[in-house]
Amino acid sequence: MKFAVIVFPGSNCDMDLLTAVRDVLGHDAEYVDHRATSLEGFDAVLLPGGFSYGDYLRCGIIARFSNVMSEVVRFAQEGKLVFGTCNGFQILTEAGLLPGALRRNQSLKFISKPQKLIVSNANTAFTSAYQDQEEISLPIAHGEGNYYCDSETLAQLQANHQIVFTYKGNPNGSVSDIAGIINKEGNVCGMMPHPERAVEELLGSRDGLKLFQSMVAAYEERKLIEA
Ligand SMILES: NC(=O)CC[C@H](N)C(=O)O
Repeated sequence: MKFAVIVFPGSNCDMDLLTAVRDVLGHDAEYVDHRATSLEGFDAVLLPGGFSYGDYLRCGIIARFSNVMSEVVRFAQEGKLVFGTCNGFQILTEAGLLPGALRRNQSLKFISKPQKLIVSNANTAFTSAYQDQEEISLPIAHGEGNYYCDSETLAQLQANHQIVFTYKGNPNGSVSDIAGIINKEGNVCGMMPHPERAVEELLGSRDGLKLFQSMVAAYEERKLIEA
């Protein structure tokens, strides 16, 4: 399986993502520049955390207009796997690939700490290696992680089981403790916590590894079905 790690000006978790899927998980991965016009040959796309375009205007809003994002939208529409963490999640909501928006943390402060989460749906392409309702710990590091959506959208997210991770002890004011969601089709996922920073004991937690293992399992299952 070959992962694309998109690099925007100001990304700072691109290396963490590449290391997680290539060196720890043992799959192919390559950086793809934000000016790229093709995702040919890739099986999954990863959007990293960071401060794309210095977080000017609003986190993710400028990156959303990069050349490569038209390709990411097309890739997602083909049903292929797209995952965004932190700034990557913000870019996915700005691009309209995921519903809702990320606002300033309720405290108006940047928060960086290990955070307990609950896997609220383990029946997805991004969470199948977890147990349902499993408690995990992943680092968070954001200033705008306060997930917001209107009540109609929230009802849809709940009805379609699109809420995949929730906070245990809400750190930022997110609606319904939401830390991560998937789209209705189930192939695009975004979350504020950083699974790529929790893939080895040395990092303090290995709880993030199962997310990437789930993506590999989903990809292999799809390949089998298509064969
Ligand atoms: N670590 C990150 O990706 C941070 C995202 C964004 N710059 C924020 O502060 O909310």
